Amino acid sequence: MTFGSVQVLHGVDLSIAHGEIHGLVGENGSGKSTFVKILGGIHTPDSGSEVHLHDSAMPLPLRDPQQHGLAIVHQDLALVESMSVADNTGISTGYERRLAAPIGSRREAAVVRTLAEQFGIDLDPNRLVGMLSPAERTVVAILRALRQLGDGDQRKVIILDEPTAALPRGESLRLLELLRTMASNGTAVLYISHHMNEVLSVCDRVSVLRNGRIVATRESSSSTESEIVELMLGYELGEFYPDKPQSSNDVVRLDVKELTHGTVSNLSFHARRGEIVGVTGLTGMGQDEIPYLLAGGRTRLSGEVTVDGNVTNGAPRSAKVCGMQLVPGNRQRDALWLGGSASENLTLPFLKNFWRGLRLRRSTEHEFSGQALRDFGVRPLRPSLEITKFSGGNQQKVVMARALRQKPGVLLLHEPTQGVDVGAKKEILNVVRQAAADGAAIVVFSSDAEEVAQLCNRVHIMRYGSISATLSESEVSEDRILSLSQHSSVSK
Ligand SMILES: Nc1ncnc2c1ncn2[C@@H]1O[C@H](COP(=O)(O)OP(=O)(O)OP(=O)(O)O)[C@@H](O)[C@H]1O
Repeated sequence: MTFGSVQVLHGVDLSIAHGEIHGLVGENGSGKSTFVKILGGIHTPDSGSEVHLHDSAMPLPLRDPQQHGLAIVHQDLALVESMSVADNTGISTGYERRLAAPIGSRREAAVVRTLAEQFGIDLDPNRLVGMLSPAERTVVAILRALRQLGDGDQRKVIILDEPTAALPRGESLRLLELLRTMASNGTAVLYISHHMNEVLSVCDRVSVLRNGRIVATRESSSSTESEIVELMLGYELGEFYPDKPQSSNDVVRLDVKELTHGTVSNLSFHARRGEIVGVTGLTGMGQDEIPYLLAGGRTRLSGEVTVDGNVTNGAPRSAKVCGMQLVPGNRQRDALWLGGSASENLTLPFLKNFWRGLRLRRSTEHEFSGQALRDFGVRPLRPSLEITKFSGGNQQKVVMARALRQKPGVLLLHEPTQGVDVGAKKEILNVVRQAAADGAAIVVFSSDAEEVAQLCNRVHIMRYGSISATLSESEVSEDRILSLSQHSSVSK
């Protein structure tokens, strides 16, 4: 597969048997999504390429893959924000047509509710997708794919491109179980993820992509995480989480008092200079709303938020004036200008530095962004390339680079490493630690219990909109976070 003069996939050969779960792993930008988009008919591969579905050669580009029993959950989910959950699944299946009610919204809602229950999640089919948390949105995309496959006897293939990037552990495990059930019924599954433990636990075989080439296909049962990571990166990663910095400073930089809105109720917490505070919990417990009530312009009903003693009203401008930066969980919707280049996305907050008289000095702007892309390991190192042409993980690095280059006093990170490969995740976590060491107060809102445990000095666990438990530095561990998320009561 070639874009312009750049060849992205080189003779990729991959086969998945019926009833097999096949993992596909690789660094950010190695070509995983491009491969999936060929199977979804979005890209036309170079001439000479062949795709066989259920033993039949398919004409390329592939048209209407779902007609051939192939459903895909793409990395960007491709949901319609302004429509309800049920309408999102309904439009992809053409609704269940009945003479009296050609658009069966009510019936669709009932089907979705049943599917969501099977998935173990309480999801209102009538809610607008735009109002859902990242985890809930992922579930909608998965439900839509399941709807597309239907329950007939047709042989099926399902492809999931990083479906668990925004899912908390509980939901991830349920999804993995669902995949196992589907495979045991004969469905072929292609599973893409940066979570090596999941890949090795659920997949029968794993193929590793490096720079657009399959470098190995291994049986999961006889492979280890570090072997797969080394094949992926081409080098040994070493110790993944470096030592946690100690937070000893008493100066409170972020102070949140009695914040109330939506699910969040009377919430108070603070973050000190040099401290990394984690806020986590099961889906829908309120932690996904907090960063937007603090800095994303979502109106609050009551409560006071101060940054270094200055009151902020939650509007992005007010937050910025106080030195508070938000890295949102939904990068494409909330953080990127999709019509612009990587450079334009990076330099928006710094533009005044690049003007000389009435002229914007593009060369200085590109020099600045080139350096930032280099520092954050963004690939390809092409500041002028449209942001949509960067892989998901590399887009995330651009968003992080822009926030950190502004040297925030308070940094709010919502699912900061979703979709980022293991090597890049290590780099990002190091940069976050460095920002804390330089004096920022950092709050990480994340569903990744391991990341929260390894990164944060103090962790709050949310339940029904309030903090139900707090773990101090000596108490923080992944197991405690997971068990408190499941079982903690509302009293501290
Ligand atoms: N439309 C496009 N035009 C030019 N280059 C593109 C386009 N789409 C993708 N690329 C490039 O193709 C390469 C592979 O991207 P792809 O999205 O397939 O990576 P990936 O393995 O899925 O990464 P990630 O794990 O970050 O999602 C990247 O270098 C990307 O910049």
